[in-house]
Amino acid sequence: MPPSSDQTQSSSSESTPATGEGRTVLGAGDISRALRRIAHEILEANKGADGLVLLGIPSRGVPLARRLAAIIAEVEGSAIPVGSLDITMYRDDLRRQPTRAPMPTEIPDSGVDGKVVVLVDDVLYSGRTVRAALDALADHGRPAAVRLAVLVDRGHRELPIRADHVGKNLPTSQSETVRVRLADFDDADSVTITGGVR
Ligand SMILES: O=P(O)(O)OC[C@H]1O[C@H](OP(=O)(O)OP(=O)(O)O)[C@H](O)[C@@H]1O
Ligand SMILES: O=c1cc[nH]c(=O)[nH]1
Repeated sequence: MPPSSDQTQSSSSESTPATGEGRTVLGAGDISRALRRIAHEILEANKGADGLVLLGIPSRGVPLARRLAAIIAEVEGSAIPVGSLDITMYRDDLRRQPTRAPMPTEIPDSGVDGKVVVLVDDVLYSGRTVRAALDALADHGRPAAVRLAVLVDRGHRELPIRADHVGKNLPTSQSETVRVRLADFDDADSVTITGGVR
């Protein structure tokens, strides 16, 4: 995948000190601005919205994909197809993990054949979720291209996978946990880091 372009720097205007729920590294405003930038990057890379399909990876990739689609629609003046792609049955650690219930896959009526599919997720870490998503996607057709947009890239890749669009590169230690909260699921939008010593 091509290299990511400009990304939010690690110091944030909304950063707050550590709390019982961890250190806040992105607040609601930061997330909103990052998504707006990513939406513009997607449009620029695709030279417009033609042929774009956004697929969020459950859980939190789905509302992020919808938010990106809404921004793109606002900028371009027309709706773009958005859906979800569950990866549960495509994970390479299915036998090692507790059973997880599959979540909905909703492929827009336009399908993915010949489209530029942008996979959207909240966190990119080992890359195994994205690998599974590529397998899941192949069961639905053959896109012209597949891109990856993530809100946070926390490093520690185990596979040769790189995001095209990154909200924030967040250097972490492996003992830390990055938690993305979105108002769609949680009380509000935030990204926090808990645990570990860096
Ligand atoms: O790059 P990876 O190592 O695969 O990690 C990233 C994935 O981990 C989290 O999902 P999780 O499996 O915790 O499920 P969730 O989306 O329901 O939180 C996150 O939402 C990403 O999808
Ligand atoms: O810290 C992590 C690692 C994987 N996925 C997350 O959402 N957070």
